[in-house]
Amino acid sequence: MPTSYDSQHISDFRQKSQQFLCVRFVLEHDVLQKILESHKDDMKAKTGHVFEGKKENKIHLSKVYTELFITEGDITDVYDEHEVLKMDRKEGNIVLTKGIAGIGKTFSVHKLILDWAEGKANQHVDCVFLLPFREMNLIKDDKEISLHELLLEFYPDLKEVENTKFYEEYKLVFIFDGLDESRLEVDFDWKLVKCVNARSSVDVLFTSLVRGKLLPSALIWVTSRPAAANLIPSEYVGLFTEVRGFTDQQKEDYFRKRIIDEAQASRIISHIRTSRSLYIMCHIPIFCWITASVLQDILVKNDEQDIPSTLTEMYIHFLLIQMKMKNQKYEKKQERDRTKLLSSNKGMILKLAKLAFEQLKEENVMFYETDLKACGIDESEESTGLCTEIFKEDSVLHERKVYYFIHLSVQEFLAALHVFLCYLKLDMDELKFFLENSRPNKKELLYVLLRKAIDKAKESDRGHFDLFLRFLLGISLQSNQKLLIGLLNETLENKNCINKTIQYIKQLQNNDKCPDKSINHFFCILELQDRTLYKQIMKYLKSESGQPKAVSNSNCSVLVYVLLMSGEVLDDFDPKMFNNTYAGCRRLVPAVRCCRKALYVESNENSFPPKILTSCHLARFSDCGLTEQCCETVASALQLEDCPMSELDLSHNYSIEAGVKALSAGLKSPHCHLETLRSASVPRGASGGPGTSVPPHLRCHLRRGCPDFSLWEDLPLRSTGWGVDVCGLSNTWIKS
Ligand SMILES: Nc1ncnc2c1ncn2[C@@H]1O[C@H](COP(=O)(O)OP(=O)(O)OP(=O)(O)O)[C@@H](O)[C@H]1O
Repeated sequence: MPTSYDSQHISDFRQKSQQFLCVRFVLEHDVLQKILESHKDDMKAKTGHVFEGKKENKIHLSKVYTELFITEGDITDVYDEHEVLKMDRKEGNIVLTKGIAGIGKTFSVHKLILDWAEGKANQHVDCVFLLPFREMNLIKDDKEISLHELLLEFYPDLKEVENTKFYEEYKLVFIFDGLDESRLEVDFDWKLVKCVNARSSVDVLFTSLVRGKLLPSALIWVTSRPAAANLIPSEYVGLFTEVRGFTDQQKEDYFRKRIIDEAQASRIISHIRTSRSLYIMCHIPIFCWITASVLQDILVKNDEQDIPSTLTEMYIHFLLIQMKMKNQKYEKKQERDRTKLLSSNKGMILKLAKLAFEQLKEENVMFYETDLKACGIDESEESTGLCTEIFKEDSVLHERKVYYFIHLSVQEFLAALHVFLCYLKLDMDELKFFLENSRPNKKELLYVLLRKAIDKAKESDRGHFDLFLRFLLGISLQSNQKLLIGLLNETLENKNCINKTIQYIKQLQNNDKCPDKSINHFFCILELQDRTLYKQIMKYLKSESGQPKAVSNSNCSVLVYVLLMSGEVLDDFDPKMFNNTYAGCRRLVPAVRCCRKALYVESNENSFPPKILTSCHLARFSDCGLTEQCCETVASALQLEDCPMSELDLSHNYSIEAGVKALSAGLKSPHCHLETLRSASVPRGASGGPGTSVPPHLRCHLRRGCPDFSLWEDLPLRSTGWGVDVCGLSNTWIKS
């Protein structure tokens, strides 16, 4: 039995230790709050300013940031950047955002962090860490490091969080930007660490976080170009999103925001509207930035006849602007003559172009000093000459300097220039990469080279030659070669070769299996200044809705692309009017979301592309061979704010049985204004359409000649206030 002295002693001790813990807790809390405040300031400084092109061009993010169009998965839902962090993390749940080069992934990451740091959004989060892969690469491969130590490399002020409850009790967000740039070996079957102080390689720390084994309650956001996005197995991803760039309205907002002179902004916008490929390309923000720089320069000089209308022309002008700035800065010369500018910088451009191609072949976006030397560029040249204008130099972790072109598209442009120059010099060794064993004669060489480059780009699932190809085709045009005189000595008259190349692409385009390739081929044709396909697509879109149009499967993808990026809306959307095959209809499903844009469209007679119809009320998906995935796309369109769709026909699509759950989520949405839903699972004919078979239970119903109501009776529709109204070959559900 304890004595009274003992129990008094114990109770005093308890009281004191509780007081001590309390004091410690308060002190710890105060210390952590201070650290978090200073971390927020640090993050504001890191993300508040953007450097576009050069370090000197520092500008506040809010001055240029324009809203982006972000969707869930492959065009299935629209997401606001801030919603990314609303998700509650279940085991292994991360957000993975993909988007092509220059589409605005890093910008959206910075915007989200800035809004958080300024107290405007996501205030349930205590601390956000930005860990760009580009900078993580600078940590030596063989270095064993703990997560805490890794964070200290980026945020040294966090030293004092060690031995506190910071990692366990605070809501943390880790943003890993640019997975595609990672030189880490990301292997998800490899080792794991579970503790913030356990040392391991950086890739193991990353995979452990993604798998939810390390800091399971933290939120993880990873961004990547599409090609590298599948490095993360989908089972670890809770939410896929895609940055799709600017819609038409957002493009205009961008130029009006960035160009303060309103009259100049209007001139630039109206010029872009008149050029098809420029207008479409401007959904990519980096391209808007290059366009704004080039057109401002041209308009200041009043050289309107010089205004570029294709991607290649734009990049040639951009190169000229870079030369001019370099001359002004380092040589204090005001050289305006294009030919003289190019010829005086020829040596350097050629070396950079070689570097660009060598690294593109290896799929590298970052290079070290040794890579520069291998192309004859030495450091002194780099620090006093042209490279500083084209390269960014990074030495964040003070271990190694890395270089990269100000944007991948600039690298792709220079790489294409290199290949074209090799063709002019008949440097067959350099061209072997494309030509392999073929040995065409001189007359046929350019056509064979272009054809092989087209094939190479088509074969690459990762699409890393797509833009390069567009530049190579562009530079092959005589009109563009004229702009490059000074670098080139003469131009080539090659109409025949260009026509053959256009035919070759069109022929491939007819059989494209993948929507991305169809779209790239469409752009290639535009880059060669052939507008026939574009005109045809616009004709389909403008023609009367009740008329069948026989659009090929590939062109269905192009049509949806043009439609979505234009912000146009359809009144009565019937995919079968465009293409009567299941495969074609499926490619058209994403067009349902055009309804969303009814809100944004203002009627303007002169707008480009021309306005088509006013709003989408009726979507006819009867007998389109819809899959479960298509249902999800339709369902999420129904959840979009102010979706005006009032009638939806999904009858005769037996495979949507599997998508019924997804669909009901759309129908339950407070934004869904649907009044009539036509359903029933009777497919086209007994065969059920190409390459499909009718499920046994449906076959039985078909024989009896009546639809299978049981499938739809099970729908959780009744609970959402829907009831079957008409019984016939298709059920009609009416919102009660
Ligand atoms: N929302 C935006 N508002 C204004 N400008 C933008 C926006 N998003 C991107 N930009 C412009 O495009 C450029 C490239 O954007 P960003 O670096 O975010 O692209 P990214 O998708 O991360 O590309 P990459 O995959 O090549 O790293 C920016 O430097 C900026 O000029």
